[in-house]
Amino acid sequence: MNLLERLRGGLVASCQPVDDGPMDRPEIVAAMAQAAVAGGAAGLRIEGVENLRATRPHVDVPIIAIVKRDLPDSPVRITTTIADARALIEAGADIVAYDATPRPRTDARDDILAAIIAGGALAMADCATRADAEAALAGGAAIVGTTLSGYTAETEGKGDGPDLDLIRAFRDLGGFVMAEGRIDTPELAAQAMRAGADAVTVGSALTRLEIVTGRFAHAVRDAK
Ligand SMILES: CC(=O)N[C@H](C=O)[C@@H](O)[C@H](O)[C@H](O)COP(=O)(O)O
Repeated sequence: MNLLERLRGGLVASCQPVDDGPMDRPEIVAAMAQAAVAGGAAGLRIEGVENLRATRPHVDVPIIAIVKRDLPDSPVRITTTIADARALIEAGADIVAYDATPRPRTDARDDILAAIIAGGALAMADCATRADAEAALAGGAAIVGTTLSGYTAETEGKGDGPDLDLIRAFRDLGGFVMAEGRIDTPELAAQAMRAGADAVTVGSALTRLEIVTGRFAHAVRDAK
């Protein structure tokens, strides 16, 4: 079965610990990934070459990989260079995701997309708008994700939950639709599927223990 068919109808667990927190270590990321697969994840999203190298030998589900970098003069963070895309493919990424918004970053968006495809991986476009997805699909991206909706100047203030309208807008474009971003409960994941997603990626609600704990801690504190 090809990679997209393996992901279709499934959950992707994004194993990205809180930056510089106690769980931000390759062996812990690899353990989270194996636990997620044991729980039924059809795929994984992994950040960083070291974390990918630590995880790849232990799982055989498709891995969507990214490198995040803080740039001095751009808010774009996700796979901002051709070199990062190539390093991820070399470390075993099946799919490389990149920031598909038109915002400037180190290397041009379309050159990063072309490098992913030339390297033999599938490309996942992390989009904020329908226009981002259209441009990505025209350039050969296999997957369009709603990942960046709510995280750009144009889309900020999108609310708490997932961008179901953007999922619906992607449905007719012809690519594989990944719902991603602020999907914090199984019910929201189901809603994203019903809105037309081919698969759903969940991160913080599964693998950022500080965030999940904080939600419970607040609820308990404010209960009475
Ligand atoms: C906007 C951005 O940088 N998103 C990142 C992309 O990799 C991650 O920080 C998110 O955790 C991931 O997209 C999953 O989303 P959520 O954690 O909401 O389930």
